[in-house]
Amino acid sequence: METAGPFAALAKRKAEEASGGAAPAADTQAVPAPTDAATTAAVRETSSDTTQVWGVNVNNLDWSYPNIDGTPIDGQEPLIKGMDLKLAPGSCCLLLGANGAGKTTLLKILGGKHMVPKDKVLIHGREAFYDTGLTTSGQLSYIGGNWQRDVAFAGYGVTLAGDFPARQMLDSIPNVDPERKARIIDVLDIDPEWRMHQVSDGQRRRVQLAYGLMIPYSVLLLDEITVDLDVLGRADLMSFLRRECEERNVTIVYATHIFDGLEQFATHVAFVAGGRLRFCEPLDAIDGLKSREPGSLLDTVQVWLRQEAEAKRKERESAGFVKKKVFEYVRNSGWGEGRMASTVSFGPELGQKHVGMKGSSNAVMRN
Ligand SMILES: Nc1ncnc2c1ncn2[C@@H]1O[C@H](COP(=O)(O)OP(=O)(O)OP(=O)(O)O)[C@@H](O)[C@H]1O
Repeated sequence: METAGPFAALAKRKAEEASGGAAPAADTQAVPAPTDAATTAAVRETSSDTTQVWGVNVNNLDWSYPNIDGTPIDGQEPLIKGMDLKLAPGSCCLLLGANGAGKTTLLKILGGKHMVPKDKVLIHGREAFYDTGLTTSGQLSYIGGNWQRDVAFAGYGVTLAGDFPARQMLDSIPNVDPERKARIIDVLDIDPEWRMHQVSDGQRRRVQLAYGLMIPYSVLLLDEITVDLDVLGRADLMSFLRRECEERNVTIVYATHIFDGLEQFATHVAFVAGGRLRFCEPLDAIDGLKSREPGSLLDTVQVWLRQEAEAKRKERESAGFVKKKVFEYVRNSGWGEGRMASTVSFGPELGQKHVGMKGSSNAVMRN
């Protein structure tokens, strides 16, 4: 068990408050270690009402990416470990953590894009993966990554482009409230006549966002969607989203590394490290953030990340673990995220030089 980390401070304060003891002085620069007890305490507080229908409800979830042939990897520790996350409708939660912490993976799980055991991930009480009506109705909306599509003979994940206007994309969504549509187009400052093969990255992002926001969802999952937006575009979008939480009781989970102006945006902060939820707390309960001063999020999260990195380094050192920088070139069998299909075949039988390799053209490096 780690001995230092961002969540223990919160847990300690809660424990002391609960026992009537004095709360420790606010000190965001000295963030102690995360512990399972800390995580559990944070969750227990928010989940005490069992009759509550949570906007987002993750119950003790363990999850891993499968092997390259789609099967579980023997003996591998789960990527997502003992995850409990409960957010009431109307919560606007920032999902924070280092690169590789598991934010995108968690968002995709919440978005029903990865299969999980039943009852482990519920959106408004409905199964995120099994209840496809959640996404087809638009009640659950996931916006993340670059806008891509799979094009036969061109490959997977081709940037969405084409000689058609943005209007055509937006008009293709059925049963849209015209007022909401006009408002979103206005907030995102979209010219409906933009040709989708001539737009800039930021303009394409705006159309992507408008597309994802058009149906009045009740849960919105956002994965670093403001990277390409200019400052004004980002600020307007953030106030639109905040109003969505306040006026329509929408639950938002937003993973980002860009913190400008988010102090006023969030109701909750969830911090993930190494696939574990270190805490999910109301922003107003976090020392260093409750002032909501501009820049406080960046300062505080930087401390958390440095302490996580340090704890990780110490853990590696104490385990005597030295990562070998040796790579072996392999080709996968065609399994790709969200699909089971072979692409173009490679292998000696086709005359390629990678003797002994068979399967698809989907080459990966493994160590
Ligand atoms: N398709 C995949 N197959 C196997 N492992 C994956 C896959 N996608 C991500 N991972 C691994 O899962 C871990 C978590 O990745 P994830 O993308 O969820 O992190 P993240 O917190 O979103 O990071 P970032 O801030 O860089 O976007 C990483 O160690 C990554 O290598």
